[in-house]
Amino acid sequence: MASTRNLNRFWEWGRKIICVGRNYADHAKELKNAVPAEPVLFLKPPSAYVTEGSSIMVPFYSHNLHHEVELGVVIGKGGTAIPQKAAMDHIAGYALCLDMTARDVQDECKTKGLPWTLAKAFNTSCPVSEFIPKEKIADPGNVKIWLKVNDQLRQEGNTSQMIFSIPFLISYISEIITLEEGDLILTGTPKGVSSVQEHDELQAGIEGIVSMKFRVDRPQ
Ligand SMILES: CC(=O)CC(=O)C(=O)O
Ligand SMILES: [Mg+2]
Repeated sequence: MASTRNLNRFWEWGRKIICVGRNYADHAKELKNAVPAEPVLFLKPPSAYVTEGSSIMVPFYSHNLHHEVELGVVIGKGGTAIPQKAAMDHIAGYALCLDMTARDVQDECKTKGLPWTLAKAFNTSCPVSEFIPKEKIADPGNVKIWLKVNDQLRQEGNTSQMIFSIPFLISYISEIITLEEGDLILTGTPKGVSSVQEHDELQAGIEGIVSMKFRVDRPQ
C-alpha cells in the first residue's frame, strides 16, 4: 500500500541520514586527508535535523564548529543492493544540507581512533532546505552549491567534482545498509570549510534552485 506520509517533510519521518565524507578531492586535500579509493561513510540520527526558522546550536564541548555545504539526496523507493543503472529511480528529490562538524572534536577522535559521533551527530548538526522534487534538478551531477558566512563567500563547488557519483553511492550504500523511503544521503562537501561563531548567519544555496539561511547560537 502506498505511504500516506509526505516526503515534502522528509525530516519528520525519523529515517536514517547517511553521510559520505571526502567525496571532493579539493576538500580531502585541504584537511590533509588522502583521497579515498572507496566512499567514507558515517551516520547522523534524525534528531540532527533542523529547518529554517530554528538555529544551529554549537555543541557545548566544541570550540571549532565548521560548516560543510552538501547536496542531499532524498530516497523515495527503498532497496537493498540497488544496481547503479536503477539508482536514479530510487530518488524522490533533493535538499541542500549542511554537515555541521565539531572539527576540534573530530580531530581528537581521529587521533584516538574513535568514531566521529560527537563531532558529527549532535542535535542540529544537519540543517536542511525545503524538499526539492526530483524534476527540479535535471542533472544532480552538475549543480553549483555555495555557502556564505555573514555575506562572505566561503564555499563554492560543483557536484561534477564528486569522486563517487550519486548512482554509484546509492548502489554502494544500499549493498551495506538497506535504503528506506525518507532516508537522506549527504554527498560530501567541496573545499572551503571554516569555523562559525555564535550569532553568525549562514546562507547557502544550489544555484538557480534553492537557498536557505540559518543563525548560529550557543546553549546558555
Ligand atoms: C573530513 C570530513 O568531515 C568528511 C566530510 O564530512 C565531507 O563532507 O567530506
Ligand atoms: Mg561532510
